[in-house]
Amino acid sequence: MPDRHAVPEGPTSATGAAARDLHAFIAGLPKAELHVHHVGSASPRIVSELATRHPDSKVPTDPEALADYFTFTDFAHFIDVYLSVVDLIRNPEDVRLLTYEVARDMARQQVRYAELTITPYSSTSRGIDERAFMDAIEDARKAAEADFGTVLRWCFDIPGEAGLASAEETTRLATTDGLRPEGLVSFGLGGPEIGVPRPQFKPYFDQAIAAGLRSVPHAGETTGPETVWDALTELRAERIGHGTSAAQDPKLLAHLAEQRIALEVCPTSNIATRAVRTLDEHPIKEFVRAGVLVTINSDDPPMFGTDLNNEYAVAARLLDLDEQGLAALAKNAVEASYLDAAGKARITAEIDTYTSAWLTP
Ligand SMILES: Nc1ncnc2c1ncn2[C@@H]1O[C@H](CCC(=O)c2cccc(C(=O)O)c2)[C@@H](O)[C@H]1O
Ligand SMILES: [Zn+2]
Repeated sequence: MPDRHAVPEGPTSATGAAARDLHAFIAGLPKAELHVHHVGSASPRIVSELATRHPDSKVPTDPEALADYFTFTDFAHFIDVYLSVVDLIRNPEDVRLLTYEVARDMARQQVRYAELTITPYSSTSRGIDERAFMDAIEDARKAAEADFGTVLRWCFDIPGEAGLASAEETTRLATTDGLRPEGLVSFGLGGPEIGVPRPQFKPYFDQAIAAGLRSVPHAGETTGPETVWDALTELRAERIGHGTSAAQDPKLLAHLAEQRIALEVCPTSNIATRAVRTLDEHPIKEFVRAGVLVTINSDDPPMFGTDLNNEYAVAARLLDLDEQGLAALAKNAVEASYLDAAGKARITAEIDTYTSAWLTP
């Protein structure tokens, strides 16, 4: 499907036929995804439908024109475009449509389980009623599980650049009994890192953790390893969104490996936002070499011209993986997920059964 950042043939690529086989293997491989944004998952089909509903928006309705619109000069430009798509989500019906259709696109890629990062502040601050918002995502979650078999869970994230009022509001929405949605499992922090120090969010993470949520902030995407340390020590992160710059700090890598703190690696995203120059310079190899639990994710797939299957193909090329290696990556995501033990065992068994059947002559 995607071609803007499609995996290029590298020096370690197998022959064309073998590479095609690996793509077919990936397409059928049962997968879990831990780092993917709600609004950032809106495909051209979904964006076009929302833009047609709201014709005063500057977002193109033509799916072809969206490829250009989704080409970014830097991280700040990406956030501007991202917020213009946020502006298309204006009522609970838009929220439900987006959520259900994103699950449909996931199911087509054999995604069995996804933790979707939602920024509720962006919707409630634009006037969507908070209860109607929660009902819309929960209704879509249940319908998607029944109709597509994809299990969704939520991570509510603070949009860091929007300030402490947004942190306060996100924490309230995530921890208030009767409001907090059943599918909510974790608490995050997104947006730009430059000029948005992580420690200021400590009280909000403390409150969310006390309410039983897991801490999964973005860190080290656009700033250095000290931001990852801040996420660990101040926000008590249990997984790190991106963590790209951790590769610059061997002590940090050793700590992540020892504590089994997973990195949510999103290779194509890092190129699209210019956090990393080229795929060949991506530090994923250093993470694996250091023994860090690496998971593969798509972040904002249509905006970055990718999807989860393409990210697995990128990982296969960068790490020189065969089918067993890809299955191990898929199992890493299950292990690092906040699915219950029975759910983890079910998807892991499905990955094993699929892989042995594929490899049996
Ligand atoms: N790769 C990424 N890395 C980091 N974040 C990413 C990535 N992809 C998507 N996001 C999302 O972008 C949001 C940012 C939104 C934001 O900063 C903002 C600022 C001012 C006002 C408002 C508003 O809504 O009024 C919002 C984050 O919360 C996060 O969920
Ligand atoms: Zn992200």
